[in-house]
Amino acid sequence: MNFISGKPEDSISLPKLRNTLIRLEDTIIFALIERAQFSVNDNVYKPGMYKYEQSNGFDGTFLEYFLSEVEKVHAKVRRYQSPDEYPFTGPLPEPIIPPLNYPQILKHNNINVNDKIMKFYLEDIVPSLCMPGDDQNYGSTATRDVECLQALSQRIHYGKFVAEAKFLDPKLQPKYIEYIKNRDVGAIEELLTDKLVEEALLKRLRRKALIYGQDIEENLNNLQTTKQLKINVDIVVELYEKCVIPLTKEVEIEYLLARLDE
Ligand SMILES: C=C(O[C@@H]1C=C(C(=O)O)C=C[C@H]1O)C(=O)O
Repeated sequence: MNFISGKPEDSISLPKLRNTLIRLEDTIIFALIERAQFSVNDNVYKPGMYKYEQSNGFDGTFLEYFLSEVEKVHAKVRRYQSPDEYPFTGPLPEPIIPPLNYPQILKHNNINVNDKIMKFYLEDIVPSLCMPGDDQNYGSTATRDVECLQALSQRIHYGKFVAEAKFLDPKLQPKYIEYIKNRDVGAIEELLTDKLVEEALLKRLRRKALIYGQDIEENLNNLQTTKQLKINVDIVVELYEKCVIPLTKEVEIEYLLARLDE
């Protein structure tokens, strides 16, 4: 979302935020399709596999190495000053361009669930999304991984804005304040959950994955599409059911629990 050009009060409307989440579905599906063309490539995820890293005293995995290098350069162009961008690695260098003046929409917080996103991505997504084995495309694999992880992270941390918008609803605010003061996580979760929005999302996601995963015939008279999909549709839906929606809600709850702090 462009936080700078709009008025601050516009940036926090729930319909507008939901549109951003819908747009990010496309980003996530296309990133997964890109990753799915390569094998699992376990070597990318094994610590200490690479001479270059070892000679620099780095004993993490190839993905960790690549991600930390990418995040360093992105930090320099002030990516992580944007209120919807959260890094996986650190410490990171200061930006080399002056800071932007972002409107202060969110209450100050240090919520970052990227460790959980990484764990789910490596343990559940990659093994089910990609063909088993090793095709040696380690650079391409890590590049695609970083794109998937960044898109997921942005989507999930949008929960902060969604929570703020929900909290600002004058009809609901007294209830939120009561539940926050009582530290009643269950009641907060119930109040912020919108089952209809979640159901509509999962249906839309299935259709999108089905359509985006097809090759479209060039011949305009032949509207037939290929049967062989580039991505397993069930995996995309499961990713949202088991990871994206629950973690977004976790971010929302964490944010609200700290909403009344000084
Ligand atoms: C993000 C929202 O909050 C909750 C989480 C949702 C999600 O992660 O997609 C959907 C509906 C809500 O239960 C929302 O209301 O849009």
